[in-house]
Amino acid sequence: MAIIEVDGLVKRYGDHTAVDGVGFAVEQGEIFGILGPNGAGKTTTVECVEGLRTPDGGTVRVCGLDPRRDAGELRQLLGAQLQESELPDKLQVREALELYSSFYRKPADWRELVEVLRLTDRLDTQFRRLSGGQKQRLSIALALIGRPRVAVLDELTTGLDPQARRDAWDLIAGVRDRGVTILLVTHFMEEAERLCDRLAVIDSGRVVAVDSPTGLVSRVGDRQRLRFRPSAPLDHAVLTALPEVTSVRQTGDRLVVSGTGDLLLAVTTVLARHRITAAELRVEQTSLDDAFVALTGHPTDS
Ligand SMILES: Nc1ncnc2c1ncn2[C@@H]1O[C@H](COP(=O)(O)OP(=O)(O)OP(=O)(O)O)[C@@H](O)[C@H]1O
Repeated sequence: MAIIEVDGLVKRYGDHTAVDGVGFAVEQGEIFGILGPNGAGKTTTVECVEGLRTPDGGTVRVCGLDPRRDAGELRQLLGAQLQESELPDKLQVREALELYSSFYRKPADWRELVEVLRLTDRLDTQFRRLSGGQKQRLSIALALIGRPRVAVLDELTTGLDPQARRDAWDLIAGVRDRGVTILLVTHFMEEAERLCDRLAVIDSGRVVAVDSPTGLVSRVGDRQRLRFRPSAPLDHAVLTALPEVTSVRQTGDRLVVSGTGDLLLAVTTVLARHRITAAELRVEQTSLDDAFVALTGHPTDS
Protein backbone atom coordinates (compact mmCIF):
# COMPACT_ATOMS: atom_id res chain seq x y z
CA MET A 1 0.00 0.00 0.00
CA ALA A 2 1.30 3.46 -0.89
CA ILE A 3 1.92 5.50 2.24
CA ILE A 4 2.79 8.70 0.34
CA GLU A 5 0.90 9.52 -2.85
CA VAL A 6 1.73 12.59 -4.87
CA ASP A 7 -0.24 13.18 -8.05
CA GLY A 8 0.08 16.03 -10.55
CA LEU A 9 1.66 18.33 -7.93
CA VAL A 10 2.15 21.92 -9.05
CA LYS A 11 3.75 24.74 -7.05
CA ARG A 12 4.47 28.20 -8.39
CA TYR A 13 6.46 31.05 -6.92
CA GLY A 14 5.17 34.11 -8.79
CA ASP A 15 5.72 33.40 -12.49
CA HIS A 16 8.11 30.56 -11.81
CA THR A 17 6.68 27.03 -11.78
CA ALA A 18 9.03 25.25 -9.34
CA VAL A 19 7.08 21.95 -9.36
CA ASP A 20 5.33 21.11 -12.59
CA GLY A 21 3.08 18.04 -12.35
CA VAL A 22 5.20 15.83 -10.07
CA GLY A 23 3.79 12.40 -9.25
CA PHE A 24 5.10 9.35 -7.37
CA ALA A 25 3.92 6.81 -4.82
CA VAL A 26 6.02 5.59 -1.90
CA GLU A 27 5.33 2.15 -0.47
CA GLN A 28 5.32 1.39 3.23
CA GLY A 29 8.82 0.61 4.54
CA GLU A 30 10.72 2.00 1.55
CA ILE A 31 13.56 4.47 1.48
CA PHE A 32 12.44 6.58 -1.44
CA GLY A 33 14.87 9.14 -2.79
CA ILE A 34 14.21 12.39 -4.59
CA LEU A 35 17.28 13.06 -6.64
CA GLY A 36 17.99 16.10 -8.74
CA PRO A 37 20.24 19.08 -9.29
CA ASN A 38 20.01 22.38 -7.38
CA GLY A 39 16.75 24.19 -8.01
CA ALA A 40 15.02 21.11 -9.48
CA GLY A 41 12.08 21.45 -7.07
CA LYS A 42 12.99 18.71 -4.58
CA THR A 43 12.59 20.75 -1.41
CA THR A 44 9.38 22.37 -2.63
CA THR A 45 7.97 18.89 -3.34
CA VAL A 46 8.76 17.53 0.11
CA GLU A 47 7.54 20.72 1.77
CA CYS A 48 4.17 20.04 0.13
CA VAL A 49 4.33 16.46 1.47
CA GLU A 50 5.05 17.84 4.96
CA GLY A 51 2.20 20.33 4.71
CA LEU A 52 4.55 23.32 4.93
CA ARG A 53 3.42 24.64 1.55
CA THR A 54 0.03 24.73 -0.15
CA PRO A 55 0.13 23.21 -3.63
CA ASP A 56 -1.27 25.21 -6.56
CA GLY A 57 -2.43 21.99 -8.17
CA GLY A 58 -2.54 18.22 -7.75
CA THR A 59 -2.99 16.11 -4.65
CA VAL A 60 -0.79 14.86 -1.83
CA ARG A 61 -1.74 12.14 0.64
CA VAL A 62 0.41 10.89 3.51
CA CYS A 63 -0.98 7.89 5.44
CA GLY A 64 -4.25 8.75 3.69
CA LEU A 65 -4.23 12.29 5.16
CA ASP A 66 -4.15 15.66 3.45
CA PRO A 67 -1.03 17.36 4.85
CA ARG A 68 -2.69 20.81 5.01
CA ARG A 69 -6.21 19.88 6.10
CA ASP A 70 -5.15 17.12 8.53
CA ALA A 71 -1.99 18.82 9.80
CA GLY A 72 -2.67 18.08 13.48
CA GLU A 73 -3.13 14.37 12.92
CA LEU A 74 -0.21 14.11 10.54
CA ARG A 75 2.16 15.72 13.04
CA GLN A 76 2.04 12.52 15.14
CA LEU A 77 2.91 10.35 12.13
CA LEU A 78 5.49 12.36 10.23
CA GLY A 79 8.97 13.41 11.31
CA ALA A 80 10.71 16.07 9.27
CA GLN A 81 14.29 17.18 9.07
CA LEU A 82 14.41 20.69 7.70
CA GLN A 83 17.19 21.84 5.41
CA GLU A 84 18.46 24.22 8.05
CA SER A 85 17.71 23.57 11.65
CA GLU A 86 16.09 26.58 13.19
CA LEU A 87 16.42 26.35 16.93
CA PRO A 88 16.97 29.18 19.41
CA ASP A 89 20.69 29.86 19.77
CA LYS A 90 20.77 29.37 23.53
CA LEU A 91 18.75 26.16 23.63
CA GLN A 92 20.88 23.27 24.87
CA VAL A 93 20.90 19.97 23.01
CA ARG A 94 19.24 18.18 25.94
CA GLU A 95 16.53 20.88 26.14
CA ALA A 96 15.85 20.61 22.41
CA LEU A 97 15.47 16.84 22.69
CA GLU A 98 13.17 17.12 25.71
CA LEU A 99 11.12 19.84 24.05
CA TYR A 100 10.62 17.82 20.87
CA SER A 101 9.84 14.65 22.89
CA SER A 102 7.03 16.58 24.60
CA PHE A 103 5.31 17.11 21.23
CA TYR A 104 4.64 13.40 20.81
CA ARG A 105 2.43 10.87 22.53
CA LYS A 106 5.03 8.06 22.32
CA PRO A 107 8.47 9.57 21.79
CA ALA A 108 11.58 7.47 21.20
CA ASP A 109 14.27 7.24 23.86
CA TRP A 110 16.38 10.22 22.79
CA ARG A 111 19.40 8.91 24.73
CA GLU A 112 19.61 6.05 22.25
CA LEU A 113 19.38 8.42 19.29
CA VAL A 114 22.11 10.75 20.58
CA GLU A 115 24.31 7.73 21.27
CA VAL A 116 24.10 6.56 17.63
CA LEU A 117 24.46 10.12 16.36
CA ARG A 118 27.48 10.73 18.61
CA LEU A 119 26.00 13.71 20.43
CA THR A 120 26.11 12.34 23.98
CA ASP A 121 29.01 14.61 24.97
CA ARG A 122 27.15 17.66 23.59
CA LEU A 123 23.97 17.42 25.68
CA ASP A 124 24.79 20.55 27.68
CA THR A 125 26.01 22.54 24.68
CA GLN A 126 23.98 25.46 23.36
CA PHE A 127 22.72 25.13 19.80
CA ARG A 128 24.81 28.08 18.59
CA ARG A 129 28.00 26.41 19.84
CA LEU A 130 27.48 23.23 17.81
CA SER A 131 29.48 22.64 14.64
CA GLY A 132 27.62 22.37 11.33
CA GLY A 133 27.84 18.58 11.44
CA GLN A 134 26.57 18.44 15.04
CA LYS A 135 23.59 20.67 14.15
CA GLN A 136 22.87 18.38 11.24
CA ARG A 137 23.01 15.28 13.49
CA LEU A 138 20.74 16.96 16.02
CA SER A 139 18.21 17.72 13.27
CA ILE A 140 18.21 14.02 12.30
CA ALA A 141 17.57 13.07 15.96
CA LEU A 142 14.71 15.58 16.17
CA ALA A 143 13.16 14.19 12.97
CA LEU A 144 13.13 10.68 14.46
CA ILE A 145 12.20 11.47 18.06
CA GLY A 146 8.44 11.07 17.57
CA ARG A 147 8.84 7.47 16.27
CA PRO A 148 7.29 8.63 12.99
CA ARG A 149 5.68 6.28 10.48
CA VAL A 150 7.14 8.50 7.78
CA ALA A 151 10.38 10.47 8.04
CA VAL A 152 11.22 13.20 5.55
CA LEU A 153 14.92 13.94 5.42
CA ASP A 154 16.15 16.82 3.28
CA GLU A 155 19.86 16.81 2.48
CA LEU A 156 20.43 14.29 5.24
CA THR A 157 24.21 14.25 5.17
CA THR A 158 25.16 17.63 3.68
CA GLY A 159 27.96 19.08 5.80
CA LEU A 160 28.84 15.78 7.49
CA ASP A 161 32.32 14.31 7.32
CA PRO A 162 32.65 10.89 5.62
CA GLN A 163 32.47 8.91 8.88
CA ALA A 164 29.44 10.84 10.17
CA ARG A 165 27.82 10.37 6.76
CA ARG A 166 28.25 6.60 6.96
CA ASP A 167 26.93 6.59 10.55
CA ALA A 168 23.86 8.53 9.37
CA TRP A 169 23.30 6.04 6.52
CA ASP A 170 23.51 3.10 8.96
CA LEU A 171 21.09 4.85 11.31
CA ILE A 172 18.59 5.52 8.53
CA ALA A 173 18.83 1.95 7.21
CA GLY A 174 18.18 0.73 10.78
CA VAL A 175 15.18 3.05 11.13
CA ARG A 176 13.77 1.71 7.86
CA ASP A 177 14.32 -1.85 9.10
CA ARG A 178 12.01 -1.00 12.00
CA GLY A 179 9.26 -0.26 9.45
CA VAL A 180 9.55 3.51 9.03
CA THR A 181 9.03 4.82 5.51
CA ILE A 182 11.65 7.36 4.52
CA LEU A 183 11.45 10.11 1.92
CA LEU A 184 14.95 11.34 1.32
CA VAL A 185 16.01 14.40 -0.66
CA THR A 186 19.53 14.16 -1.93
CA HIS A 187 21.91 15.24 -4.63
CA PHE A 188 24.61 12.78 -3.59
CA MET A 189 24.78 9.84 -5.98
CA GLU A 190 26.54 7.58 -3.50
CA GLU A 191 23.88 8.23 -0.88
CA ALA A 192 21.09 7.54 -3.39
CA GLU A 193 22.78 4.37 -4.60
CA ARG A 194 23.53 2.94 -1.17
CA LEU A 195 20.43 3.90 0.71
CA CYS A 196 17.43 4.19 -1.59
CA ASP A 197 15.16 1.34 -2.64
CA ARG A 198 13.72 3.56 -5.36
CA LEU A 199 14.31 7.04 -6.66
CA ALA A 200 12.39 9.74 -8.45
CA VAL A 201 14.78 11.74 -10.61
CA ILE A 202 13.47 15.31 -10.75
CA ASP A 203 14.69 17.95 -13.17
CA SER A 204 13.22 21.42 -13.73
CA GLY A 205 10.14 20.61 -11.65
CA ARG A 206 9.32 17.36 -13.47
CA VAL A 207 9.86 13.68 -12.73
CA VAL A 208 12.03 12.23 -15.48
CA ALA A 209 12.17 8.66 -14.09
CA VAL A 210 11.14 6.57 -11.09
CA ASP A 211 13.03 3.35 -10.55
CA SER A 212 15.48 1.48 -8.32
CA PRO A 213 19.10 2.66 -8.59
CA THR A 214 20.00 -0.44 -10.62
CA GLY A 215 16.85 -0.01 -12.74
CA LEU A 216 17.90 3.55 -13.58
CA VAL A 217 21.39 2.39 -14.52
CA SER A 218 20.06 -0.39 -16.77
CA ARG A 219 17.77 2.09 -18.55
CA VAL A 220 20.77 3.79 -20.07
CA GLY A 221 22.01 0.45 -21.38
CA ASP A 222 24.95 -1.76 -20.95
CA ARG A 223 27.54 0.99 -21.27
CA GLN A 224 31.15 0.72 -20.25
CA ARG A 225 34.19 2.93 -20.29
CA LEU A 226 37.82 1.97 -20.77
CA ARG A 227 40.60 4.29 -19.65
CA PHE A 228 44.21 3.63 -20.58
CA ARG A 229 47.50 5.14 -21.64
CA PRO A 230 48.40 3.88 -25.15
CA SER A 231 52.09 3.03 -25.63
CA ALA A 232 52.09 4.92 -28.97
CA PRO A 233 49.84 7.51 -30.66
CA LEU A 234 46.75 5.98 -32.18
CA ASP A 235 44.34 7.27 -34.82
CA HIS A 236 40.96 7.47 -33.03
CA ALA A 237 39.23 6.38 -36.24
CA VAL A 238 40.69 2.89 -35.70
CA LEU A 239 38.62 2.65 -32.53
CA THR A 240 35.50 4.54 -33.62
CA ALA A 241 35.22 2.12 -36.57
CA LEU A 242 34.46 -0.68 -34.10
CA PRO A 243 30.73 -1.40 -33.68
CA GLU A 244 31.22 -1.70 -29.89
CA VAL A 245 32.65 1.85 -29.58
CA THR A 246 30.35 4.85 -29.19
CA SER A 247 32.96 7.53 -28.43
CA VAL A 248 36.68 8.13 -27.93
CA ARG A 249 38.03 10.98 -25.89
CA GLN A 250 41.61 12.04 -25.21
CA THR A 251 42.38 13.47 -21.76
CA GLY A 252 46.08 14.27 -21.45
CA ASP A 253 47.99 11.12 -22.37
CA ARG A 254 44.96 8.87 -21.72
CA LEU A 255 42.20 7.62 -23.93
CA VAL A 256 38.66 7.19 -22.65
CA VAL A 257 36.72 4.80 -24.87
CA SER A 258 32.99 4.39 -24.23
CA GLY A 259 30.83 1.68 -25.69
CA THR A 260 28.75 -1.42 -25.26
CA GLY A 261 28.95 -5.20 -25.64
CA ASP A 262 32.37 -6.81 -25.44
CA LEU A 263 34.17 -3.49 -25.54
CA LEU A 264 37.29 -4.65 -23.74
CA LEU A 265 37.95 -7.53 -26.13
CA ALA A 266 37.22 -5.43 -29.23
CA VAL A 267 39.54 -2.59 -28.16
CA THR A 268 42.42 -4.75 -26.92
CA THR A 269 42.30 -6.82 -30.13
CA VAL A 270 42.62 -3.69 -32.28
CA LEU A 271 45.42 -2.34 -30.09
CA ALA A 272 47.32 -5.64 -30.37
CA ARG A 273 46.94 -5.52 -34.17
CA HIS A 274 48.62 -2.09 -34.12
CA ARG A 275 51.27 -3.34 -31.66
CA ILE A 276 50.11 -0.87 -29.03
CA THR A 277 49.81 -1.78 -25.39
CA ALA A 278 47.34 -0.22 -22.96
CA ALA A 279 49.02 0.82 -19.72
CA GLU A 280 47.00 1.44 -16.52
CA LEU A 281 43.87 0.04 -18.14
CA ARG A 282 40.67 0.54 -16.12
CA VAL A 283 37.21 -0.73 -16.97
CA GLU A 284 34.29 1.30 -15.58
CA GLN A 285 30.67 0.19 -15.67
CA THR A 286 27.75 2.61 -16.01
CA SER A 287 27.09 4.35 -12.71
CA LEU A 288 24.04 6.10 -11.32
CA ASP A 289 25.87 9.31 -12.16
CA ASP A 290 25.98 8.28 -15.86
CA ALA A 291 22.28 7.38 -15.71
CA PHE A 292 21.49 10.77 -14.19
CA VAL A 293 23.38 12.60 -16.94
CA ALA A 294 21.65 10.50 -19.62
CA LEU A 295 18.21 11.13 -18.09
CA THR A 296 18.54 14.84 -17.42
CA GLY A 297 21.15 15.91 -19.94
CA HIS A 298 23.35 17.57 -17.34
CA PRO A 299 25.65 16.56 -14.51
CA THR A 300 24.90 16.62 -10.79
CA ASP A 301 26.58 19.02 -8.42
CA SER A 302 28.10 16.38 -6.17
N1 LIG B 1 10.17 30.71 -1.31
C1 LIG B 1 10.52 30.79 -2.60
N2 LIG B 1 10.23 31.88 -3.34
C2 LIG B 1 10.56 31.97 -4.63
N3 LIG B 1 11.21 31.01 -5.31
C3 LIG B 1 11.55 29.90 -4.65
C4 LIG B 1 11.22 29.73 -3.26
N4 LIG B 1 11.68 28.51 -2.86
C5 LIG B 1 12.26 27.95 -3.94
N5 LIG B 1 12.18 28.78 -5.01
C6 LIG B 1 12.67 28.49 -6.38
O1 LIG B 1 12.00 27.33 -6.85
C7 LIG B 1 12.89 26.46 -7.53
C8 LIG B 1 12.92 25.10 -6.85
O2 LIG B 1 13.50 25.26 -5.57
P1 LIG B 1 13.69 24.05 -4.55
O3 LIG B 1 14.34 24.60 -3.33
O4 LIG B 1 12.43 23.33 -4.41
O5 LIG B 1 14.70 23.16 -5.38
P2 LIG B 1 15.68 22.02 -4.85
O6 LIG B 1 15.68 20.97 -5.92
O7 LIG B 1 15.34 21.59 -3.49
O8 LIG B 1 17.08 22.74 -4.85
P3 LIG B 1 18.30 22.65 -3.79
O9 LIG B 1 18.96 21.34 -4.04
O10 LIG B 1 19.14 23.81 -4.22
O11 LIG B 1 17.71 22.80 -2.43
C9 LIG B 1 14.23 27.17 -7.55
O12 LIG B 1 14.33 27.85 -8.78
C10 LIG B 1 14.15 28.14 -6.41
O13 LIG B 1 14.93 29.28 -6.66
